[in-house]
Amino acid sequence: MSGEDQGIRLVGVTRRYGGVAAVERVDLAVPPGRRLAVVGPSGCGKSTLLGLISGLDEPDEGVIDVLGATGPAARLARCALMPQRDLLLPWRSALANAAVSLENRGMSRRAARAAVRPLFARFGLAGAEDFLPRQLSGGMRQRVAFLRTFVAGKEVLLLDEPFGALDAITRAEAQEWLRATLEAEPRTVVLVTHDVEEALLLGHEVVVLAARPGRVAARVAVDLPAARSRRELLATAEFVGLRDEVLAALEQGSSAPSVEPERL
Ligand SMILES: Nc1ncnc2c1ncn2[C@@H]1O[C@H](COP(=O)(O)OP(=O)(O)OP(=O)(O)O)[C@@H](O)[C@H]1O
Repeated sequence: MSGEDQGIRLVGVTRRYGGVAAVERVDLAVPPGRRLAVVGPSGCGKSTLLGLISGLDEPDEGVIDVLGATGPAARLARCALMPQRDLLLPWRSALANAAVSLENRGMSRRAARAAVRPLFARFGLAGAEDFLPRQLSGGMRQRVAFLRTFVAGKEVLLLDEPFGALDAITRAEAQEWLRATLEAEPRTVVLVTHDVEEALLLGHEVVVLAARPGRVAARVAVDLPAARSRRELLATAEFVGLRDEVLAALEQGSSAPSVEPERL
């Protein structure tokens, strides 16, 4: 169970905190360049899963393989994690914040900023290079945080509710933009979200977790028609059908038995 061509694989992954399972016997697979969205009620273990994949945490049972790496340090080397809060450094400009991950990779401060600067326009941030985080809108802050994650040069992006703090309109714009960015330059992505529409718009597959312990309650493949706009897409019969399917799985998640782990 290893190899560069395998993307991310979790087999029988259990993580307990003080004897209580946060996630239990979870099997997941994300092929290279594909996007998996994970939805589930609060406390079902979504952030725990990202910590485990990233190598910041280790499972009590099971195997995690990230592009052929199973050890925690090697997994960490392949993953860029964008946490729930943007964690921008308040004393650094937007440009300097976005450049942090390049500096962490050993690039000089000057070279890192020069490398990131041309990306500001593409990330909808032209003109905001010298702003401090407190001078940025919520949507802009998330773009800077995503840019910082994106330029880390890692194949795997782990996004923990990247747009959770945004209002509905800003959030819709951010989703559209992220989708276009990842279509143009694909990465292997695991996205955690509470928002079913976001999961369907951004994921090639949606996994629904049931709570206590976090287990896979449903897997939904996302195959949507090409639509001219987001509004049109949301109104298609295919989208409405998939949304119903995910919402039903979420509702049943706390009462119905979980899907038995599959052999991957
Ligand atoms: N470091 C820890 N020590 C003890 N318990 C923990 C720790 N991290 C998570 N847990 C517990 O594990 C469970 C899953 O937590 P986790 O944060 O992964 O859920 P989540 O689905 O991401 O929640 P939310 O949607 O609210 O962010 C919770 O019951 C939580 O209290």
